[in-house]
Amino acid sequence: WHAWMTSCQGVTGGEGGPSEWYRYYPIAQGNRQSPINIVSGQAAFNSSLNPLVLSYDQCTSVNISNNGHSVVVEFEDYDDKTVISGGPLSNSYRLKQFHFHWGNQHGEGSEHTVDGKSYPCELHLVHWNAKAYATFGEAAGKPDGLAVIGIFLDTGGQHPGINRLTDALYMVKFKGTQAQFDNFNPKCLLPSSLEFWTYPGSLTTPPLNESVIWIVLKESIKVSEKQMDKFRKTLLFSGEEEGERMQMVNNFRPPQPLNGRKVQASFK
Ligand SMILES: NS(=O)(=O)c1cc(F)ccc1F
Ligand SMILES: [Zn+2]
Repeated sequence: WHAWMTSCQGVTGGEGGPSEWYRYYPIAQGNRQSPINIVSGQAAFNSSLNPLVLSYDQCTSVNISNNGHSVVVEFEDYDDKTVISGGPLSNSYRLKQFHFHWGNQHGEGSEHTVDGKSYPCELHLVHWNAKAYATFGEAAGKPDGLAVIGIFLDTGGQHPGINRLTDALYMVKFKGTQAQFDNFNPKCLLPSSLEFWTYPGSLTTPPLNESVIWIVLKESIKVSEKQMDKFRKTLLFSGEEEGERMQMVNNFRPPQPLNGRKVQASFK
């Protein structure tokens, strides 16, 4: 994340926002950028895709932080305690962190869209190919280096699993703050079905590396409007010392050109 990005980088089109990233990161106009609009009718069912397997039982979160662009929960990733495998992946990928993207009201917030529909929020579970590469940073520069699971959050009943997270947001209100946050297992944030779409893409924020195998779950999880409002009203783009307080909302990149990529579906 770079100082030149003003705190309103989350505002599409605003100075320093997604529409300007190409100036410093020409890859922003590359041919495998993310997110995308998923056209469900054009996704190709691939029966040879294996079921997605999340081995999150030894899961240990370590901290929660506000990096000025999202709220991030990090994990110990020095061994294969928390990995995913199967799906489109050729080996296991290790969980590094998860974070969210959301809007300031109901009709927007997710990065991926499905048949043009946006969700109020999208959760990203970020994993790296520790079988092939020595560090997350190295993997982030390789075409098969990262695997990110995207999960849509929609509004509905209260989600019991996310309460511990929304209750911790006050500790990381300001950019650059971090707090201890252990024993949170994101398995509680999964929908009942692990059916997914998958396609080759990129990081959705600078440096926008084209190193992500995207796995987007078809089924959303339901959280209450009150829980969504905790993200919108608690977190700030700005640091404690900054005069003006900018609410952290609309920290999503809009869909990017598909450029001939094929989206595969694990389901009919
Ligand atoms: N939104 S993302 O999952 O593509 C992402 C993950 C990272 F670890 C770093 C930057 C990113 F943009
Ligand atoms: Zn993300």
